Amino acid sequence: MTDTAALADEFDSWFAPDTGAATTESIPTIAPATLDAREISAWFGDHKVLDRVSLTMPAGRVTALIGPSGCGKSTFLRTLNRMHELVPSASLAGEVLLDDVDIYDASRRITEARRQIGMVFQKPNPFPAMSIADNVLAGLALTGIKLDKGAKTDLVEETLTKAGLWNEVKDRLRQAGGGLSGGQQQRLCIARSLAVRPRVLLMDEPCSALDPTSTRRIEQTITELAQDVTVVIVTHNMQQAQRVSDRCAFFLAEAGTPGAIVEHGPTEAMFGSPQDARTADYVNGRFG
Ligand SMILES: Nc1ncnc2c1ncn2[C@@H]1O[C@H](COP(=O)(O)OP(=O)(O)OP(=O)(O)O)[C@@H](O)[C@H]1O
Repeated sequence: MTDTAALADEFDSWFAPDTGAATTESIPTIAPATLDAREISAWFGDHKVLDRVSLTMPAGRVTALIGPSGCGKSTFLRTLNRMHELVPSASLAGEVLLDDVDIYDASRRITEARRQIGMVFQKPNPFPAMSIADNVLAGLALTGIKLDKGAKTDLVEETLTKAGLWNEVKDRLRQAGGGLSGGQQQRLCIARSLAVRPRVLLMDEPCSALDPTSTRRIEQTITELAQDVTVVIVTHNMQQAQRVSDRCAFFLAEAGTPGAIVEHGPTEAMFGSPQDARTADYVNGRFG
Protein backbone atom coordinates (compact mmCIF):
# COMPACT_ATOMS: atom_id res chain seq x y z
CA MET A 1 0.00 0.00 0.00
CA THR A 2 1.67 3.20 -1.04
CA ASP A 3 -0.43 6.34 -0.78
CA THR A 4 -2.31 8.07 1.97
CA ALA A 5 -5.70 7.63 0.32
CA ALA A 6 -5.22 3.90 0.08
CA LEU A 7 -4.22 3.76 3.72
CA ALA A 8 -7.27 5.80 4.70
CA ASP A 9 -9.32 3.20 2.80
CA GLU A 10 -7.60 0.53 4.83
CA PHE A 11 -8.64 2.31 8.04
CA ASP A 12 -12.21 2.43 6.71
CA SER A 13 -12.33 -1.16 5.59
CA TRP A 14 -11.18 -2.57 8.89
CA PHE A 15 -14.45 -1.51 10.48
CA ALA A 16 -16.61 -2.05 7.40
CA PRO A 17 -17.56 -5.75 7.47
CA ASP A 18 -19.76 -5.50 10.57
CA THR A 19 -23.34 -4.40 10.07
CA GLY A 20 -24.58 -5.00 13.60
CA ALA A 21 -22.56 -2.46 15.59
CA ALA A 22 -24.40 -1.23 18.66
CA THR A 23 -25.10 2.44 19.27
CA THR A 24 -24.16 3.78 22.66
CA GLU A 25 -23.88 7.17 24.28
CA SER A 26 -20.68 6.57 26.14
CA ILE A 27 -17.47 4.74 25.50
CA PRO A 28 -16.54 2.28 28.21
CA THR A 29 -13.25 3.11 29.89
CA ILE A 30 -11.35 -0.10 30.36
CA ALA A 31 -7.91 -1.15 31.42
CA PRO A 32 -5.15 -2.41 29.12
CA ALA A 33 -5.52 -6.11 28.29
CA THR A 34 -3.08 -8.98 27.90
CA LEU A 35 -2.93 -10.36 24.38
CA ASP A 36 -2.01 -14.01 24.13
CA ALA A 37 -1.25 -15.49 20.70
CA ARG A 38 -1.29 -19.29 20.72
CA GLU A 39 0.17 -21.42 17.94
CA ILE A 40 -0.55 -18.90 15.20
CA SER A 41 0.12 -20.16 11.67
CA ALA A 42 -0.70 -17.96 8.69
CA TRP A 43 -0.88 -18.48 4.95
CA PHE A 44 -1.29 -16.41 1.79
CA GLY A 45 -2.81 -18.98 -0.59
CA ASP A 46 -0.63 -22.06 -0.09
CA HIS A 47 2.40 -19.99 1.03
CA LYS A 48 2.82 -20.56 4.75
CA VAL A 49 4.42 -17.45 6.26
CA LEU A 50 4.09 -18.11 10.02
CA ASP A 51 4.49 -21.42 11.82
CA ARG A 52 2.91 -21.96 15.25
CA VAL A 53 3.93 -18.64 16.77
CA SER A 54 3.03 -18.24 20.45
CA LEU A 55 3.61 -15.01 22.34
CA THR A 56 2.13 -13.34 25.40
CA MET A 57 2.02 -9.54 25.21
CA PRO A 58 1.40 -8.40 28.81
CA ALA A 59 -1.12 -5.73 29.75
CA GLY A 60 0.22 -2.20 30.04
CA ARG A 61 3.60 -3.10 28.55
CA VAL A 62 5.29 -2.35 25.21
CA THR A 63 6.26 -5.46 23.24
CA ALA A 64 8.52 -5.01 20.18
CA LEU A 65 8.50 -7.46 17.27
CA ILE A 66 11.91 -7.49 15.60
CA GLY A 67 13.52 -9.49 12.79
CA PRO A 68 14.69 -9.26 9.19
CA SER A 69 12.45 -8.23 6.31
CA GLY A 70 9.92 -10.85 5.23
CA CYS A 71 9.99 -12.96 8.41
CA GLY A 72 6.29 -12.35 9.10
CA LYS A 73 6.25 -9.59 11.74
CA SER A 74 3.55 -7.53 10.02
CA THR A 75 1.51 -10.61 9.21
CA PHE A 76 1.67 -11.67 12.85
CA LEU A 77 0.65 -8.16 13.95
CA ARG A 78 -2.31 -8.25 11.57
CA THR A 79 -3.51 -11.58 12.97
CA LEU A 80 -3.79 -9.89 16.37
CA ASN A 81 -6.83 -7.79 15.38
CA ARG A 82 -8.24 -9.87 12.54
CA MET A 83 -6.82 -7.68 9.78
CA HIS A 84 -5.05 -10.65 8.19
CA GLU A 85 -8.41 -11.97 7.03
CA LEU A 86 -8.97 -8.83 4.91
CA VAL A 87 -6.57 -10.31 2.31
CA PRO A 88 -8.71 -12.56 0.08
CA SER A 89 -6.19 -15.44 -0.14
CA ALA A 90 -5.26 -15.33 3.54
CA SER A 91 -5.92 -18.06 6.09
CA LEU A 92 -4.99 -18.69 9.69
CA ALA A 93 -4.76 -21.32 12.43
CA GLY A 94 -4.40 -20.78 16.16
CA GLU A 95 -5.97 -18.56 18.78
CA VAL A 96 -5.61 -14.94 19.90
CA LEU A 97 -6.88 -14.34 23.42
CA LEU A 98 -7.66 -10.85 24.67
CA ASP A 99 -7.73 -11.29 28.45
CA ASP A 100 -8.67 -14.95 27.93
CA VAL A 101 -11.40 -14.34 25.32
CA ASP A 102 -10.67 -15.64 21.81
CA ILE A 103 -11.08 -12.76 19.33
CA TYR A 104 -11.68 -15.34 16.56
CA ASP A 105 -14.60 -16.96 18.38
CA ALA A 106 -17.50 -17.20 15.92
CA SER A 107 -19.86 -15.46 18.34
CA ARG A 108 -17.63 -12.35 18.56
CA ARG A 109 -18.09 -9.41 16.22
CA ILE A 110 -15.12 -8.46 14.07
CA THR A 111 -15.75 -4.76 14.73
CA GLU A 112 -15.59 -5.26 18.47
CA ALA A 113 -12.21 -7.00 18.19
CA ARG A 114 -10.86 -4.16 16.08
CA ARG A 115 -12.26 -1.51 18.43
CA GLN A 116 -10.54 -3.14 21.37
CA ILE A 117 -7.33 -3.75 19.42
CA GLY A 118 -6.49 -0.60 17.44
CA MET A 119 -3.87 -0.18 14.76
CA VAL A 120 -1.47 2.55 13.66
CA PHE A 121 0.09 2.06 10.24
CA GLN A 122 3.53 2.62 8.75
CA LYS A 123 2.57 5.82 6.95
CA PRO A 124 0.33 8.37 8.66
CA ASN A 125 -3.14 8.02 7.11
CA PRO A 126 -5.40 10.81 8.36
CA PHE A 127 -8.33 11.82 6.17
CA PRO A 128 -6.51 14.78 4.57
CA ALA A 129 -9.47 17.09 3.91
CA MET A 130 -11.21 16.33 7.21
CA SER A 131 -10.56 18.66 10.16
CA ILE A 132 -8.15 17.64 12.93
CA ALA A 133 -11.06 17.25 15.39
CA ASP A 134 -13.16 15.20 12.96
CA ASN A 135 -10.18 12.97 12.21
CA VAL A 136 -9.95 12.15 15.91
CA LEU A 137 -13.66 11.30 16.00
CA ALA A 138 -13.73 9.36 12.72
CA GLY A 139 -13.54 5.94 14.34
CA LEU A 140 -16.59 6.58 16.54
CA ALA A 141 -19.02 6.64 13.62
CA LEU A 142 -17.45 3.55 12.13
CA THR A 143 -17.96 1.64 15.36
CA GLY A 144 -21.49 2.96 15.92
CA ILE A 145 -20.62 5.02 19.01
CA LYS A 146 -22.62 8.27 19.33
CA LEU A 147 -21.62 11.05 21.73
CA ASP A 148 -23.08 14.48 22.45
CA LYS A 149 -21.12 17.60 21.53
CA GLY A 150 -19.59 18.17 24.95
CA ALA A 151 -18.41 14.58 25.23
CA LYS A 152 -16.87 14.82 21.76
CA THR A 153 -15.03 18.02 22.68
CA ASP A 154 -13.67 16.37 25.82
CA LEU A 155 -12.65 13.27 23.90
CA VAL A 156 -10.78 15.29 21.26
CA GLU A 157 -8.77 17.08 23.97
CA GLU A 158 -8.16 13.91 25.98
CA THR A 159 -6.90 11.82 23.07
CA LEU A 160 -4.83 14.58 21.45
CA THR A 161 -3.22 15.17 24.85
CA LYS A 162 -2.44 11.47 25.25
CA ALA A 163 -1.01 11.40 21.73
CA GLY A 164 1.22 14.38 22.61
CA LEU A 165 -0.33 16.70 20.01
CA TRP A 166 -2.78 18.88 21.91
CA ASN A 167 -0.53 21.87 22.52
CA GLU A 168 0.44 22.05 18.86
CA VAL A 169 -3.11 21.92 17.45
CA LYS A 170 -5.50 23.21 20.13
CA ASP A 171 -5.92 26.53 18.29
CA ARG A 172 -6.58 24.98 14.89
CA LEU A 173 -8.81 21.98 15.50
CA ARG A 174 -11.02 22.95 12.54
CA GLN A 175 -8.12 22.99 10.07
CA ALA A 176 -7.50 20.06 7.76
CA GLY A 177 -5.55 17.07 9.10
CA GLY A 178 -3.61 16.96 5.84
CA GLY A 179 -2.00 20.31 6.72
CA LEU A 180 0.01 18.83 9.60
CA SER A 181 3.61 17.62 9.35
CA GLY A 182 4.23 13.88 8.94
CA GLY A 183 5.05 13.41 12.62
CA GLN A 184 2.01 15.41 13.68
CA GLN A 185 -0.18 13.37 11.29
CA GLN A 186 1.09 10.16 12.88
CA ARG A 187 0.27 11.49 16.37
CA LEU A 188 -3.19 12.48 15.00
CA CYS A 189 -3.64 8.88 13.86
CA ILE A 190 -2.65 7.68 17.33
CA ALA A 191 -5.29 10.03 18.83
CA ARG A 192 -7.85 8.67 16.34
CA SER A 193 -7.07 5.14 17.44
CA LEU A 194 -7.29 6.08 21.13
CA ALA A 195 -10.70 7.73 20.68
CA VAL A 196 -12.51 4.38 20.61
CA ARG A 197 -10.67 3.42 23.83
CA PRO A 198 -8.77 0.38 22.66
CA ARG A 199 -7.22 -1.99 25.18
CA VAL A 200 -4.33 -2.78 22.86
CA LEU A 201 -2.64 -0.61 20.23
CA LEU A 202 -0.77 -2.33 17.39
CA MET A 203 1.85 -0.21 15.61
CA ASP A 204 3.42 -1.32 12.34
CA GLU A 205 6.71 0.58 11.94
CA PRO A 206 5.00 3.84 12.98
CA CYS A 207 8.16 5.93 12.55
CA SER A 208 9.53 4.56 9.29
CA ALA A 209 8.25 7.56 7.29
CA LEU A 210 9.40 10.14 9.86
CA ASP A 211 12.51 12.24 10.52
CA PRO A 212 14.58 11.60 13.69
CA THR A 213 12.98 14.42 15.70
CA SER A 214 9.43 13.27 14.91
CA THR A 215 10.52 9.70 15.61
CA ARG A 216 11.70 10.61 19.11
CA ARG A 217 8.45 12.46 19.73
CA ILE A 218 6.40 9.37 18.77
CA GLU A 219 8.65 7.19 20.94
CA GLN A 220 7.97 9.48 23.90
CA THR A 221 4.25 9.19 23.17
CA ILE A 222 4.47 5.37 23.06
CA THR A 223 6.19 5.29 26.44
CA GLU A 224 3.51 7.55 27.95
CA LEU A 225 0.67 5.53 26.41
CA ALA A 226 1.68 2.22 27.94
CA GLN A 227 -0.10 2.98 31.21
CA ASP A 228 -3.43 3.24 29.33
CA VAL A 229 -3.04 0.68 26.59
CA THR A 230 -0.98 -2.41 25.81
CA VAL A 231 1.35 -1.62 22.89
CA VAL A 232 2.74 -4.05 20.30
CA ILE A 233 5.16 -2.43 17.85
CA VAL A 234 6.96 -3.75 14.77
CA THR A 235 10.28 -2.00 14.29
CA HIS A 236 13.45 -2.43 12.24
CA ASN A 237 15.24 0.07 14.42
CA MET A 238 17.12 -1.74 17.19
CA GLN A 239 17.75 1.48 19.13
CA GLN A 240 14.04 2.17 18.99
CA ALA A 241 13.21 -1.33 20.27
CA GLN A 242 15.60 -0.75 23.17
CA ARG A 243 14.25 2.72 23.91
CA VAL A 244 10.52 1.97 23.88
CA SER A 245 9.93 -1.69 24.67
CA ASP A 246 9.74 -3.73 27.86
CA ARG A 247 9.78 -7.02 25.98
CA CYS A 248 10.98 -8.16 22.56
CA ALA A 249 10.28 -11.10 20.27
CA PHE A 250 12.81 -11.98 17.55
CA PHE A 251 11.23 -13.44 14.40
CA LEU A 252 13.15 -15.30 11.71
CA ALA A 253 12.23 -17.16 8.50
CA GLU A 254 15.25 -19.30 7.74
CA ALA A 255 16.01 -20.65 4.25
CA GLY A 256 12.51 -20.43 2.85
CA THR A 257 10.80 -21.77 5.97
CA PRO A 258 7.82 -19.92 7.51
CA GLY A 259 8.51 -17.24 10.10
CA ALA A 260 8.82 -18.32 13.72
CA ILE A 261 9.97 -16.79 17.01
CA VAL A 262 13.59 -17.67 17.82
CA GLU A 263 13.61 -16.00 21.22
CA HIS A 264 11.56 -13.61 23.29
CA GLY A 265 11.87 -12.02 26.70
CA PRO A 266 12.65 -8.78 28.54
CA THR A 267 14.27 -6.26 26.17
CA GLU A 268 17.29 -5.84 28.43
CA ALA A 269 18.03 -9.57 28.29
CA MET A 270 17.36 -9.83 24.55
CA PHE A 271 19.99 -7.17 23.87
CA GLY A 272 22.32 -7.75 26.82
CA SER A 273 22.44 -11.53 27.11
CA PRO A 274 20.57 -13.24 24.25
CA GLN A 275 20.35 -17.03 24.58
CA ASP A 276 20.42 -17.84 20.86
CA ALA A 277 23.41 -16.97 18.63
CA ARG A 278 21.03 -15.85 15.84
CA THR A 279 19.42 -13.32 18.20
CA ALA A 280 22.87 -12.04 19.20
CA ASP A 281 23.88 -11.67 15.54
CA TYR A 282 20.67 -9.83 14.66
CA VAL A 283 20.55 -7.40 17.59
CA ASN A 284 24.23 -6.59 17.02
CA GLY A 285 23.61 -5.79 13.36
CA ARG A 286 25.51 -8.75 11.90
CA PHE A 287 22.62 -9.58 9.53
CA GLY A 288 19.19 -8.36 8.49
N1 LIG B 1 -0.79 -9.56 0.91
C1 LIG B 1 0.11 -10.53 0.74
N2 LIG B 1 -0.05 -11.46 -0.23
C2 LIG B 1 0.84 -12.46 -0.40
N3 LIG B 1 1.97 -12.59 0.34
C3 LIG B 1 2.18 -11.68 1.31
C4 LIG B 1 1.28 -10.60 1.56
N4 LIG B 1 1.77 -9.85 2.58
C5 LIG B 1 2.93 -10.44 2.96
N5 LIG B 1 3.18 -11.53 2.20
C6 LIG B 1 4.33 -12.44 2.33
O1 LIG B 1 4.37 -12.93 3.67
C7 LIG B 1 5.70 -13.02 4.14
C8 LIG B 1 5.83 -12.22 5.43
O2 LIG B 1 5.63 -10.83 5.12
P1 LIG B 1 5.51 -9.73 6.25
O3 LIG B 1 5.20 -8.43 5.58
O4 LIG B 1 4.61 -10.21 7.31
O5 LIG B 1 7.00 -9.72 6.81
P2 LIG B 1 7.72 -8.61 7.68
O6 LIG B 1 8.65 -9.34 8.60
O7 LIG B 1 6.73 -7.71 8.30
O8 LIG B 1 8.55 -7.84 6.57
P3 LIG B 1 9.02 -6.31 6.54
O9 LIG B 1 9.91 -6.14 7.72
O10 LIG B 1 9.76 -6.20 5.24
O11 LIG B 1 7.78 -5.47 6.59
C9 LIG B 1 6.60 -12.51 3.02
O12 LIG B 1 7.08 -13.64 2.30
C10 LIG B 1 5.66 -11.70 2.16
O13 LIG B 1 6.07 -11.70 0.82
